[in-house]
Amino acid sequence: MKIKVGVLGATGSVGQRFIQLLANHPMFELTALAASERSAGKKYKDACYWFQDKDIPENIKDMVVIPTDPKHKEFEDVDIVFSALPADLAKKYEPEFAKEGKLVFSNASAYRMEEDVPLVIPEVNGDHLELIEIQREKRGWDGAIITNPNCSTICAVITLKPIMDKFGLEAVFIATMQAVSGAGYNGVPSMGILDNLIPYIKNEEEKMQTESLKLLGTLKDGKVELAKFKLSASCNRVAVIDGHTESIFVKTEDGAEPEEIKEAMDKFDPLKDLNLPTYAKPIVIREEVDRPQPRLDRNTGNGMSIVVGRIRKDPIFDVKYTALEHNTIRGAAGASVLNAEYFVKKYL
Ligand SMILES: NC(=O)C1=CN([C@@H]2O[C@H](COP(=O)(O)OP(=O)(O)OC[C@H]3O[C@@H](n4cnc5c(N)ncnc54)[C@H](OP(=O)(O)O)[C@@H]3O)[C@@H](O)[C@H]2O)C=CC1
Ligand SMILES: N[C@@H](CC(=O)OP(=O)(O)O)C(=O)O
Repeated sequence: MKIKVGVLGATGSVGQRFIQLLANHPMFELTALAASERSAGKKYKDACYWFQDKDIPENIKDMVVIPTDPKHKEFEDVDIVFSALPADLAKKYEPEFAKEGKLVFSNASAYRMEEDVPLVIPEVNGDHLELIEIQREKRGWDGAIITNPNCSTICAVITLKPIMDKFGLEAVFIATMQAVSGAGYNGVPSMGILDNLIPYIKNEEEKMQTESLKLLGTLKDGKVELAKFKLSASCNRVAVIDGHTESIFVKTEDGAEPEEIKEAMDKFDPLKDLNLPTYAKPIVIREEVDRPQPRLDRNTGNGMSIVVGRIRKDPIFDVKYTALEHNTIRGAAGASVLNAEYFVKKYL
């Protein structure tokens, strides 16, 4: 039998990606779509300005949007909610759902860095899900909040994990070129971004610099010991619709060569035997001199693979490369859905 699930913030940029991933999911049945009071009571197709290149799934378009209220009758038999709420609203609503016994798989940044909240990429630190028990005990909840990282952080950390495991990490520098969909539909005005680049994304560098160390840290005695390498990020918004690109510079403890790093990344496929529906090979390597590119490569692995190219020697660090991620799939909704699939397979 499928597990009943709901989406909070179902009409937004990330909410629409959740709809696409969950409408016909083999493990989950999408039965509750919640948004603001402005949308509640309307059919999804009327409440939502749908801007994906495939139409709203047939089985979803006439569903009626409900308010974001964990006591609403449509949430009664829902076990998992996926949250695509803006962070300030996530701060208020996610605990209310956890208190009602729901497992909240959240995209929002509100709780990511709290000590008892798992911040998870299943291929990197699935074991951190064990924090759920500590969270429930501490907060007295029957449910729990499980978060996935910031989109730019996910892209970098997936590529850093196989390097860290094999060669150790000493220092990392990342320059991002982030798509406009990362800021939501109304996020960046077209007059601001066309023919332009904006060298600032509020709080993004701080999130990359803190979340990465938690993700690559070690769970010991119920606490995450942060990873110890140095990381610096510089974040930019570019005129691309979907697909964050990152230039990543890495100094390893062992002085690894580009060919060794390429081999470690290519072999990295830790969950392939779990048969998770949303899983794809985490890193796909392109050999062409001018790849990855957002328009050509963002849908690799149904938007779930990080595409890496231009792995080469660096005169200051050891190695540098370019990585690309579909920011609203692997970097957002797909990350939450994969977390939930992994949790169900490993723990339920
Ligand atoms: N876009 C991205 O690439 C990424 C986004 N995220 C995070 O995901 C979250 C969602 O982002 P995004 O989809 O871009 O945001 P959007 O602005 O596109 O969507 C916001 C959603 O929240 C709902 N909402 C707004 N106000 C309320 C309210 N008062 N009560 C209940 N629901 C409300 C909206 O419903 P309504 O239509 O009714 O107003 C809408 O469904 C954010 O926390 C963001 O930081 C994370 C990673 C990447
Ligand atoms: N800040 C990211 C998207 C985002 O919303 O990130 P976070 O989930 O950390 O708030 C971007 O603009 O591309």
